[in-house]
Order: sequence, then structure tokens, then C-alpha cells
Amino acid sequence: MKTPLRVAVTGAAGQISYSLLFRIASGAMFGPGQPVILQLLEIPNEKAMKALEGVAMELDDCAFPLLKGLVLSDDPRVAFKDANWSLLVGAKPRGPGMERADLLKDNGKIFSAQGAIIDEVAAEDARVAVVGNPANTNCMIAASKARRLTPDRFTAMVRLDQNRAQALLAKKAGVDLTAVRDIFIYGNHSPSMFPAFAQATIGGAPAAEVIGDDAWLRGPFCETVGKRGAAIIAARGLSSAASAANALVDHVHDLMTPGAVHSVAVSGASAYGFDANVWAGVPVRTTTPGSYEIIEGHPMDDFARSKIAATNQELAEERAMVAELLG
Ligand SMILES: NC(=O)C1=CN([C@@H]2O[C@H](COP(=O)(O)OP(=O)(O)OC[C@H]3O[C@@H](n4cnc5c(N)ncnc54)[C@H](O)[C@@H]3O)[C@@H](O)[C@H]2O)C=CC1
Ligand SMILES: O=C([O-])CC(=O)C(=O)O
Repeated sequence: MKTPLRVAVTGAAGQISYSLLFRIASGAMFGPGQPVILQLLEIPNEKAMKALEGVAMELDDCAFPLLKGLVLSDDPRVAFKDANWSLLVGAKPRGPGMERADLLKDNGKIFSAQGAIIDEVAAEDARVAVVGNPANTNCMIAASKARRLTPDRFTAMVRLDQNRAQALLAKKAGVDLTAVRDIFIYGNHSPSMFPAFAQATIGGAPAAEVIGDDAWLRGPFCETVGKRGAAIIAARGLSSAASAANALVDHVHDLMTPGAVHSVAVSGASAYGFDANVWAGVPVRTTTPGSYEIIEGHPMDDFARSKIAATNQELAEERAMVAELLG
């Protein structure tokens, strides 16, 4: 039996976690042979901690063979202690009419404090995945507080956008989802993101040839992927939760799977024209479990370059907005 992985999850009584924790405990994230201990963090508030106890009762009642322990805490030093992975979900979600960047003032502080504590108390091989919005900039804030852990240990999630883009291309082409490959997200998890359709293939042929409608790819396709979160909020009255949890399972699973090629927001993506000190979605290849290299050299035409410049500009502006939280 392998040593259990310690997985810290923040916002553990929230709606994303309610879809996430059961998938981790079932083995979907780390594989069917990998036991886990869940270390669940909530805010020091009676209602939140009581709700967390209820979630823990349900986890017990699933009798998951891989779940070797549960820690419930309102103290980040306890929740992040020796964590191999810290999944930073806990933050305020946006409501109708808001952009994710509107959350920066409220949520940024959370990631500044948690980045510093993870750096102090998490495991030697600690990895951090940020979901709480605005995810790219919150990830940058957390990483900036680390002295021991290098920036590559901190990733932000753009996988939901990749999955949305893949599903939309499959629907438009009228093919099975698995026929769509190599659709990657560049830049911010915001409407400015760029789903780079020129690299994608459908049934082995260039996606643009199969779709045969460049105006749709440049316009409605990019726009629909970019604004899908807002469309879900408009329809559900709440932001995406199950699909976000599913995307985080994919994000971490693929980062633990050598050879996997997938979109992840990381720093140092200057090969594509991003400022080196912002966290931007790019395609990466997982090298060893938890580590990756940026896949460089995908050709970009003028349209792609202008989209990347715009999303980089937004990330740089968000960085400037939180300057006082960095370092
Ligand atoms: N990156 C992405 O693709 C996506 C990101 N999100 C973001 O994920 C975040 C969470 O969303 P939901 O689960 O729907 O929200 P929610 O409001 O249902 O749950 C958030 C939970 O976090 C807790 N929390 C707040 N501050 C905390 C802290 N400092 N430490 C620990 N826990 C804390 C709250 O008490 C609450 O239980 C939001 O910021 C949302 O915008 C949502 C969907 C997709
Ligand atoms: O749109 C939101 O606020 C939640 C989110 O990040 C998404 O669904 O992509």
C-alpha cells in the first residue's frame, strides 16, 4: 500500500468542494492505487464549520477505501501541514454583472496569507493549484509569498476553459468529443482568454478545415468560451461548481501523469509573449509527477498574437492592482 497523499482543500464546505471532495476520495484525481488524507479548511465561523462537519459525515458514509483520514480545521496551519497538494478553492464567487477581477480586493488577501503559510508548513514536494477567482492573479499572489517553494509549484486552473472549448468544437463539428484534440487556452481565466483553435485538430485534420468557418472561430467560438462562466451564472443563479470541480480533477490528474499535454496557467511563459511574472494559460507537458515543461513553438498568426497581447495586458493590469499584496 502506498503512503497516503495529504491533500488540503480550502473552501471545503462550498459548492465546488461538494462536487470535488468525493471525486478525490474515490481515486479520480490521484488514481485507484493512491490513498489520500483530506485536510479540509473553512473559515472560523460556526455555520461554515458545521456545514463542513456535515460534508465529513457524508464522506464517511461513502466508505471510500482510499480515504485514510479526514482533518477538519479553521486554522490554515493545521490544514496545510505536510500537504503534498493544496487546492485553493475557498474564495468569494462572483454574482451576476460582475467580472472575476472585481473579486480581487476581497479574495487577494486570502491568497497572500495562504501562500505564506503553505510555504512554511506544507510538504517538501508541495504543489498548489488555485481555483478561487481571479485564479491567475490569486496564484501569482500566493507564489509571491513563498520563500522555499519555487514559482513552478504554483499553478492556476484554466482547464475548465479547455474542456469548454473542446466540447464546443465537438458540438459544432458534430463529432464525438474524443475526436477533438490539442485545443489549448492561452492567458487569463477571463473573457480575454484565447482558445487557440489553429493548433486544434478534429479527427486528425486541422480544426479550422473541418469547421470551415473562420469567422465563427474568431468570433462566436472565442466569445462563447470566454463568457461561459457568466452564461452559467445567468442560467443557474450560481457560478459553475460541478464542471469546475471536474476540471480541477483533470488539472491535478494530468499534472501527476507524465506525458500528459494540457492547458495550465503558469509563470515564465515569455516564449508566447507573456510577461514572465504573470500566471498565464499555456500548453504544458507533464514531465515527472507534479512537474511540467511549457510546450513552446506553436506558431501564432497576427490574430493569435493580438489576442495574446490583450490577455497579457489584462494580467499585467491585475498585477498592478495588487502590487501591495506581492512579495
Ligand atoms: N478557476 C475556475 O475555473 C473557477 C473558479 N471558481 C471560483 O472558485 C471559488 C469558489 O467557488 P464556490 O465553491 O462556488 O464558492 P462558495 O461560496 O460556494 O464556497 C466558497 C467557500 O470558501 C470558503 N472560504 C472563504 N474564504 C476562505 C478562506 N480564507 N479559507 C478557507 N475557506 C474559505 C467559504 O466559507 C465557502 O464555504 C470562487 O472564487 C469562484 O469564483 C468557480 C468556478 C470556476
Ligand atoms: O464565471 C465564474 O465566475 C466562475 C468561473 O470562473 C467559471 O465558471 O469559469
